[in-house]
Amino acid sequence: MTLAIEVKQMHKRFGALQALCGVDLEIGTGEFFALLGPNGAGKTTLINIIAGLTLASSGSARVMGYDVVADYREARRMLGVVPQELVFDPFFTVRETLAIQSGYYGLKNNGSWIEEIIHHLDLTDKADANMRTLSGGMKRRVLVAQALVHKPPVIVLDEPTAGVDVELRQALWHFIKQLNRNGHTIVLTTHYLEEAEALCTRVAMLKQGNIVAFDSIKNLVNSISGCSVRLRLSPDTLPLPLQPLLSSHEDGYCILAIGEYSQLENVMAALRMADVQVLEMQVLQPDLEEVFVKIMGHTENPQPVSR
Ligand SMILES: Nc1ncnc2c1ncn2[C@@H]1O[C@H](COP(=O)(O)OP(=O)(O)OP(=O)(O)O)[C@@H](O)[C@H]1O
Repeated sequence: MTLAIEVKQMHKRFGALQALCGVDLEIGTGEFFALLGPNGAGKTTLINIIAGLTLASSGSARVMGYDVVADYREARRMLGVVPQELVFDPFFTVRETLAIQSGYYGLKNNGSWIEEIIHHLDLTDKADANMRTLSGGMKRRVLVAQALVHKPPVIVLDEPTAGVDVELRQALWHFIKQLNRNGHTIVLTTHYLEEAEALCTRVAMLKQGNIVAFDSIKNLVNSISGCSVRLRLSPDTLPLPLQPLLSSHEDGYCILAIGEYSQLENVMAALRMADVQVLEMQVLQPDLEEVFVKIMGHTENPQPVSR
């Protein structure tokens, strides 16, 4: 089976800085995949190498089977990248910008697809406006549109929702989910982990140029055992038998690690026994954010995971 993206032993050095330290990555066609990591982990560097914008120090990358260096044109045609930074020619309108972008790929008569993208990204009212007159959020919509003009099978979005409003976020995800349902492979980098959790099936986490986690979100979340319960008590004193469960006590809330739901009954019984009243209670499920914090915190000297 052809992989959408295949990266092998990718190293990238910027002077003394090792930005990527032997990254291996395989993303199947049709996946909705998240590439996560803290600032400076190497996500954009990896994306730029895949897009043929940066040369790797060593290693190889393929998009839909095409090598990003040896088969540059084919690889580039298979890929649409929505970059993190807003860079535009301010003198063209939205529609002209998209027509010019189509021209780069040698596409003529691309008008109906351009109109469809404009419609889906809710750019109709701005289609004839000059790029320089658009707000930041609108410019981001055009960036997404530009990445899609040549209907690439693989779409990479580098923090597409950084600083955009809720409405655009929802419109964008609606459209991207539809593209994924139609068979496009989606690779997403984001710092909004709940967004990655809601949209993606598998995830790779990068830290200091190493992949430190690579699995389905389900498996990663399941690897964190048990849930917690957040309680506001009156009086604000945890009975002695419950002290071993206490994981934090801040701002008048106790957080207890309860492992399983069945433990809740014991917690309530102990509180009743001690005549402590529950003013508020919230059960906290482990989520991707918890996994992320745990993995990033536990890998001061990251060791690559095997895939
Ligand atoms: N052109 C460059 N020259 C020198 N160093 C660079 C260059 N591009 C990136 N770096 C460095 O490489 C490392 C990885 O940067 P990169 O932009 O890939 O991280 P990132 O994971 O995308 O971060 P963010 O979440 O902040 O976008 C950083 O330490 C960065 O400073």
